[in-house]
Amino acid sequence: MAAAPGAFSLREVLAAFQACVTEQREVLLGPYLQGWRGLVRFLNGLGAIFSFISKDAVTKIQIMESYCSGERREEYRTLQSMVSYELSRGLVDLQRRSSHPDSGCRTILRLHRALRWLQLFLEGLRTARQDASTSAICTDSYNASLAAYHPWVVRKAAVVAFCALPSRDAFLEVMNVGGPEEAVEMLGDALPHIRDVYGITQELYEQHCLLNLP
Ligand SMILES: CCCCCCCC/C=C\CCCCCCCC(=O)N[C@@H](COP(=O)(O)O)[C@H](O)/C=C/CCCCCCCCCCCCC
Repeated sequence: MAAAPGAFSLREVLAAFQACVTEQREVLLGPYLQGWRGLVRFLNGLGAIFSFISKDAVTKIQIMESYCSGERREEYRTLQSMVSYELSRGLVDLQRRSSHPDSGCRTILRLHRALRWLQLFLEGLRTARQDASTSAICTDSYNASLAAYHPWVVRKAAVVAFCALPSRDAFLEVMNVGGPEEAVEMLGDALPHIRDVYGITQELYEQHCLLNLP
């Protein structure tokens, strides 16, 4: 059954990430950003304490959406075409943020790092015991991924916000795919697609030495 308009649906997020990878193993930016939009909708439903996180995610999604709908939208159809276009035109700040502070390459890198957090978090959620603490799963996933790129103040604010997360079952319930068992099953279906998108991006960025963009 389709979710109510505006409501989060894991199914839709899954469909977006599933639609990202083409037969040629390219990553389509349209569905990628659509997946992130869906996740932000979910985050907004968790309360105002998460708004500093969703604002940052929205800023990055909007930067990318403006490229994807702008004059050079053909160059921003896939991650691969974006990387090759921006690098060949010198549109990426490689050493420090200066003339191209919001390149597509650096903006996607921030979302890409967050996708690793999401992968770890969903894996944790799927395999944890019923009475496990969502906040602990989220903190562990964050510490093993994004935290390394954030200053102290952001790390502290993030960990405080995680304490407001609902229990695992309540969390699975708001995914809007039925009961906790169905949500767990759907997470099992979703994860390979998220892993795939992450893996392709990681490899592309490694090849072009883009993993540490300022
Ligand atoms: C299937 C449903 C269950 C999972 C639903 C999860 C929903 C998560 C939605 C969005 C995730 C937020 C993505 C945040 C992107 C952060 C990008 C970033 O690292 N930005 C920092 C660096 O940017 P620049 O300064 O270099 O431009 C920026 O400093 C960050 C600021 C905000 C704090 C980011 C904390 C990230 C915590 C991620 C965990 C989200 C917790 C959600 C709890 C379910």
